[in-house]
Amino acid sequence: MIKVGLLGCGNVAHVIAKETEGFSIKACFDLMPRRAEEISKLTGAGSFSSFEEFIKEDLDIVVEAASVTAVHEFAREVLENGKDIVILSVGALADPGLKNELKDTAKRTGRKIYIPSGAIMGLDNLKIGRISNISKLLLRTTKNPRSLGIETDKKTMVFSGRADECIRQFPKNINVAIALELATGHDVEVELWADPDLQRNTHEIIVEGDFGNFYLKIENKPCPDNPATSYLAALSIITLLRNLEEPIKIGT
Ligand SMILES: NC(=O)C1=CN([C@@H]2O[C@H](COP(=O)(O)OP(=O)(O)OC[C@H]3O[C@@H](n4cnc5c(N)ncnc54)[C@H](OP(=O)(O)O)[C@@H]3O)[C@@H](O)[C@H]2O)C=CC1
Ligand SMILES: O=C([O-])CC(=O)C(=O)O
Repeated sequence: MIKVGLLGCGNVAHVIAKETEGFSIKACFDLMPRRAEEISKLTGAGSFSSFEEFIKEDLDIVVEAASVTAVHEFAREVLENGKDIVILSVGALADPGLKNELKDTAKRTGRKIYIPSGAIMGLDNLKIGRISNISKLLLRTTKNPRSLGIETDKKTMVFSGRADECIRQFPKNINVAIALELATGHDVEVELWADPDLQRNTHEIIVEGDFGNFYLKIENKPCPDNPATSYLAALSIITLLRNLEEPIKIGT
């Protein structure tokens, strides 16, 4: 059975820890020891507040569900220590230097970097953007202002522009934009809206290209402990882990 390490023991990690059919959580690490201990109680995994100790454990794959900063700090070391990695805080890869460094390290060490679909759907077939022209790629994300850490009493556009600039300003809220860029190989135009009347994290994806047109709207239920994060993001990682050993691979 696949041996998993959890890097970051917050909201997503807690959802994963309750659904471990098909894999086994062996170690968990968080800067806050209490959070790692909670996961340890749920799963029997070893709990660590030192990354150096955590990464010495016998693990096949590390799931990063921590922060963009944590990817900068630890992702390369995960690969260097002979483990694959799932990166949920994919906004970190908006930095081309880090992206190339991780890609080179994975190639050299023979490890894999997995980017889950996270809080959106449709990422699989958008990879056709690498072989066929895409002329428009827009992500419109709308969240309750409390998810964005701002206050407003009316629907307000808080950002319009490039995905890499948006993730710099909202590192906990717009990772999906960078996942779209990595999948398609194209820049994403981002609109970020705050709407006090909205309780679900809503992502609209609008694509035009040689294949035709595509429009997707997803209305995600937020996780109970972190309204900025959609429950779907945690489900997406559980699905990825369960599918790793499946002989039939579904989706492009
Ligand atoms: N790609 C996608 O579609 C999505 C991506 N995300 C991203 O996934 C990540 C996890 O989300 P979620 O579980 O809700 O976040 P939480 O804030 O609930 O949990 C993250 C945990 O990781 C800890 N942490 C943060 N930085 C570090 C670090 N450098 N080293 C060790 N521990 C660290 C946090 O501690 P502390 O609180 O002290 O910082 C916290 O305990 C976030 O970055 C989020 O933005 C979320 C949803 C969708
Ligand atoms: O969970 C979501 O809806 C999206 C999110 O936070 C992100 O992309 O960072």
